[in-house]
Amino acid sequence: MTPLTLLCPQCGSALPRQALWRIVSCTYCGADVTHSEDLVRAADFHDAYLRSRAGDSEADIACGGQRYKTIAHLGTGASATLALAERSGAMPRRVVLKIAHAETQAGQLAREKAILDQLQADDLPGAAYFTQRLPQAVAVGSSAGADGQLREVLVLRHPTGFWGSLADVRLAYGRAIDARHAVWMWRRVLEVLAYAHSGGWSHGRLAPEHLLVHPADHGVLIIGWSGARRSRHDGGAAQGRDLMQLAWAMRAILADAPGEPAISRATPPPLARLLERASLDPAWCAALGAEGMRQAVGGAAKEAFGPARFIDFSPTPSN
Ligand SMILES: Nc1ncnc2c1ncn2[C@@H]1O[C@H](COP(=O)(O)OP(=O)(O)OP(=O)(O)O)[C@@H](O)[C@H]1O
Repeated sequence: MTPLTLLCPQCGSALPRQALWRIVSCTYCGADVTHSEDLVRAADFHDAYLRSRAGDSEADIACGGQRYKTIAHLGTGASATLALAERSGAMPRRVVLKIAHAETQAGQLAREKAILDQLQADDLPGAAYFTQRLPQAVAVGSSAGADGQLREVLVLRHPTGFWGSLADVRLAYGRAIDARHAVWMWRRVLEVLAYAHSGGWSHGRLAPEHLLVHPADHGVLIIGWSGARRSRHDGGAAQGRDLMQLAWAMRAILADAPGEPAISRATPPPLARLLERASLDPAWCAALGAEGMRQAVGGAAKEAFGPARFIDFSPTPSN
């Protein structure tokens, strides 16, 4: 063993051996010294901890051992209210809080988290890419609402850049959206669906309310997975129904009047024919599959508009 003498870096006098693992005061110059790089004074640690928790008093929701301050209302659905929130503490982080309505069945959000966790854990081809394009749950728990009543809360990672749902887009437009935009929206959803379907999943509720749009990236995020099922033995019927529901969602944003998904005359015939068949023939949808449908949409779009090109999309058109 090599003998080791610890010297005070300030005055050069010998230090006790304990300086290897704790803070000692040099008996000659009074400096506080330690050899360890991990040690923090208890008082400094305590002060830093208090600083990191300074935002807790403003936080209104507690879940999974963390506290969150709601920042903005994002939307209201059949079973919950959605809010943008920030985690309080030393490392703030934007999240989406899904807060169950009082009458929502207990455990619904816990089920949604379990499904999202399974989707994230699936190790299918393309998982590294597609798991980033599916909602990610952080925690589930319950927290007292403004009325003092306990509500189930699901914390989700905040997917940046998403403007709102396709239902919100249709409302903001006040008329049918340009079919060229419907094409990329339809194809984006089909890409993610092809991945989820390959794992045996079906979403079951592909309404415009469950499709969030990212205008800048031409992206679409599928939300509302609480009704999703994994079935491998029904010959793809559930997946075919997903494709049919999606076609109706596209009809809704291409309809001239809200709530009446009659295909607008402005929709080019190749797309209108595809929409018609996809929304009425579940067996054909199941046989084609999401990838086959994606190619069919691409083919119809090429016939209608020529080669694909990027066109800026604004969810709130000025005219
Ligand atoms: N990350 C988000 N960013 C912006 N808006 C969102 C986000 N998540 C949800 N919303 C809005 O909130 C609405 C309701 O969300 P969601 O469909 O998850 O709730 P729900 O219908 O109560 O739940 P579920 O579909 O599980 O029954 C959506 O239609 C959308 O307008």
